[in-house]
Amino acid sequence: MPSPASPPTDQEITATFKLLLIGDSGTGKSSLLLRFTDDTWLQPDEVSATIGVDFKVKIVNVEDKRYKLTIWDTAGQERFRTLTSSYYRGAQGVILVYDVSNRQTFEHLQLWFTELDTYSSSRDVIKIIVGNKCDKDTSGVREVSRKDGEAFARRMGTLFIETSAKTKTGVRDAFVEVVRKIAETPSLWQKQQGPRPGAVLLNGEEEEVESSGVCSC
Ligand SMILES: Nc1nc2c(ncn2[C@@H]2O[C@H](COP(=O)(O)OP(=O)(O)OP(=O)(O)O)[C@@H](O)[C@H]2O)c(=O)[nH]1
Repeated sequence: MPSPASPPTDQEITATFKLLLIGDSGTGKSSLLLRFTDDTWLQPDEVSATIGVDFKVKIVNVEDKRYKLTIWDTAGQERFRTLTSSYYRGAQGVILVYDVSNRQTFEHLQLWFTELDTYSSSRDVIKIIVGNKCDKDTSGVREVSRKDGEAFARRMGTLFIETSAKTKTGVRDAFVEVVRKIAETPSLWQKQQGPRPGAVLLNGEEEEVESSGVCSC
């Protein structure tokens, strides 16, 4: 009888990347994170605003390499945002989220870029602009066209994608594109890698949520 495959260990992980989700309250940051890590969608009445900072860990395979992602989700509401600089420290990728059915959240992206420039430890941090809730197209409530989103992203020199946490459209692609781009930019991460004390063994799933937590300190 063949012996069971031994579980992959942390050594097989090419790198660990820190990703952040930022954007106005209600744009769907937590919903995107939950969809990506747990393939789960909560009904609107089950969702509550993020207080402080939440994070999840996920292992993802991109182009035959295995990456560990710690994905941080902050509160979009100003009154819960007390941790700003520590939140940005050491991040290699940032996902800036707006809601395609709310023009103001798109216009506020400029402010989120300013905050990012102020607190980010690297100019080279990989950014993607995500127009979420594109499923609302069918209900005719879109306020930001894909063309406007793309044009803004081009101007800011970032990646761009439209997503729906509700229908899954584009969600995995949004995260994978950022990982791919970070992986192509070794100066962003190679110095920071190395074994961490107390690293946890992973089990054999190709992609698995390893842990999560909430930090409101
Ligand atoms: N139709 C639709 N609704 C969405 C989508 N993503 C999120 N929502 C809804 O938008 C609302 C806000 O979602 P959240 O994920 O809590 O938004 P957030 O950006 O994390 O909000 P804060 O924690 O306050 O910063 C909830 O009612 C979600 O159900 C989507 O892709 N499509």
